[in-house]
Amino acid sequence: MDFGGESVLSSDLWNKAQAVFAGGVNSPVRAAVKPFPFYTRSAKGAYLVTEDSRRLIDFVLGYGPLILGHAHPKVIEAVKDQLERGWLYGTPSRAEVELASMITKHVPSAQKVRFVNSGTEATMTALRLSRGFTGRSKILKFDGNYHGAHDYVLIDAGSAASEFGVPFSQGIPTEVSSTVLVCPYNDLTCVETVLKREEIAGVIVEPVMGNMGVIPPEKDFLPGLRKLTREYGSVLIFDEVITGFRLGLGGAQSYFGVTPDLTTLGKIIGGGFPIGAVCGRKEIMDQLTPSGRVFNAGTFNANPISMTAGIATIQELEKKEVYTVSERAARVLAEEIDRAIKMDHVVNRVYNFFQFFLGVKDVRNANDARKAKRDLYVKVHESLLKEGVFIPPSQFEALFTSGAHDDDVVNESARVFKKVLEDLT
Ligand SMILES: Cc1ncc(COP(=O)(O)O)c(C=O)c1O
Ligand SMILES: N[C@H](C=O)CCC(=O)O
Repeated sequence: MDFGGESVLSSDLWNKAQAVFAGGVNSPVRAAVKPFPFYTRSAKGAYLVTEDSRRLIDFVLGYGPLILGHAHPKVIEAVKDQLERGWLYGTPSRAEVELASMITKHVPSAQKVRFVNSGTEATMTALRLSRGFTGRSKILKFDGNYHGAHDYVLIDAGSAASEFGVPFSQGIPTEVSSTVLVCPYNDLTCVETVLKREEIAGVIVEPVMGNMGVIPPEKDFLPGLRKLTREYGSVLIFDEVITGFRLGLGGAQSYFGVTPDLTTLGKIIGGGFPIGAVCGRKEIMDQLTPSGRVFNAGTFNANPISMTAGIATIQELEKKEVYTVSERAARVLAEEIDRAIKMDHVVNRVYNFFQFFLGVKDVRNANDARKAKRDLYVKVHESLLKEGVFIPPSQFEALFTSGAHDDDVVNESARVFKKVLEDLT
């Protein structure tokens, strides 16, 4: 099928896509939009425009990176300028030093940084570092936390892995999966039992769980993890791929006042271009090649386009207005949603991201999230979409706001949320 320069509908693209991609998509959550995914032609600010010429208010924002909104003029300007000067050198560039300096300035745990190209690569590298540094081989993670798509973390994984019923992916050797232990989120008793019993190299955690919906850490959870990992000699890794530069410039570690040994970043620090980073304590980071013997490398590591977009994004964030606007939008909408739902429910919000759960009163771990009425959530998603509002198609994702979610966007969305939720719940 050749579409030439002619206009094409989402349905045509979907038909073709099913023949050329497994399940029709390149990342599974996109196929959760029913009856078939809409295809996006363009995006600006808080809006997406589909190939069917519909304008949608976007609360997905590329699954989190676009905290400035789509196609922000400062990012466009910076990337255009970089493109004119070439986009891949195979040498270090000034931009990587500038972006790393911004990260070390703002993120408390970040003494040194290694750029990679995705959150997946970042967590893979951080876990390898924790094993190399401690000389131990086992990892502790939390049920429902999602750390990307590599072998060591597709065990009780949230996000699309849970949405599509594969929290334990096939294809992972038992030699690997037997080295990964899992505790419920917010359960320090389980953590202490495991740390006492096993030699754990690294404990990896989403400081706010954003991949089973949104689940905040209870007051003692992150300080407790810090204390226990120190006591038992394990490396504490905060996976801040979502929360990094979203909960403020210092991410969740500043927001909650707990400093891990290593941090993984992604999403926002690339301004919407592919990126990941591991940062943390000097003596651990220095184990990476070429200074140490824990290997990491990448043709596209610290590529100038992602670096430049990241710098432009953080420069905007440093002005603070984006945080004020995105927090207000999330707060007002979370309150509106809370008022509009008539059945048992809970809305979990942390600063500028949130999710609602229907048919349950409290969600503090992945098991609670699994009890929510997911079928009804999907119906709400579909009705909102018909009315011009795009929220994640899966209960196990989060709604994000940006600096482009101003009062007009919020008022229009609030009207739609109220209508749909009062009708369906
Ligand atoms: C907390 C967390 N860690 C890691 C990842 C993996 O990042 P990426 O999709 O860039 O590989 C994601 C999202 O995908 C995430 O939400
Ligand atoms: N929840 C995932 C990352 O945060 C969503 C991204 C994806 O799976 O495509």
